[in-house]
Amino acid sequence: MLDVQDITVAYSSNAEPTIEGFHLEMKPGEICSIVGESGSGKTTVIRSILGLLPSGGKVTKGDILFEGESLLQYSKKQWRELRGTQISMIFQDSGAMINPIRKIGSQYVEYIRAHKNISKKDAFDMAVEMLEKMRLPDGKRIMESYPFELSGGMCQRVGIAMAMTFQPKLLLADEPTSALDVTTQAQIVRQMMELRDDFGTGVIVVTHNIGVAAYMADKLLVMRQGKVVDSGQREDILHNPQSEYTKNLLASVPALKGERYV
Ligand SMILES: Nc1ncnc2c1ncn2[C@@H]1O[C@H](COP(=O)(O)OP(=O)(O)OP(=O)(O)O)[C@@H](O)[C@H]1O
Repeated sequence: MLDVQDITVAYSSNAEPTIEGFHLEMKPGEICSIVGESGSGKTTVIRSILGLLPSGGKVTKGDILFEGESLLQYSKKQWRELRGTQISMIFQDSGAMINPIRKIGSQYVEYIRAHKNISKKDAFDMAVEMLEKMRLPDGKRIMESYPFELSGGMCQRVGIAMAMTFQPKLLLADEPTSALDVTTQAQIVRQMMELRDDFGTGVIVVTHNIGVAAYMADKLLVMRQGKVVDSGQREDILHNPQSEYTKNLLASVPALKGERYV
């Protein structure tokens, strides 16, 4: 489904490339976590996949294939058609997607109609159906709510529902749980894991929390200073990390119930 082939990414304002030789292959429905400290380049990787690098940022080497096609050759129009339908993104807090002073319903309807030519009524029904598919109770009431009437966790779940509306093949999640308390984090993590079972969606989760990363992932990539220092199947990385950096990260995870939580 996704094949990121040894990309180098540079920002024109920096002398050195920000990412070098990043490689990732994902099959449909796979969950991949990218973990690393602040500034290691995690966000730059997922912005590259979505064609949303800030100005001055560019993939200078390698290629990104999605369903066999090079995304780097895509026109702006093709990117627009792809985003939200084939590849979606959710953010640290849904604030980036949801306007705090408009009802959820009008925003959700507008989002759907930006991608699909249907009436407001049909879009409303589609949104309610999606919220309920995502196991959010009382979709109609959520549609009638302002974001400030919902908890942070609920807003994030609505953000995930919106991103999943068109059942994308790939969901990119940038620190999706770090703005939430621990109990709500667990709910969001479970919800993202269910996407694979419910929709066959592949997920890339970017996080600085190796516990969350390892819990969710089939595949784990550890980044440091723009380079991948460990990558592979979760079990291999947990039991046989190659880099000192990953070994230290794993050693810092507290043991829970006699087992390592990760
Ligand atoms: N718009 C930009 N212009 C120039 N350099 C940038 C820009 N955005 C990011 N960078 C550089 O890329 C490096 C990696 O940033 P990035 O946001 O990808 O890291 P990250 O691992 O996601 O960090 P965080 O966890 O803090 O979000 C930064 O140290 C910064 O130097």
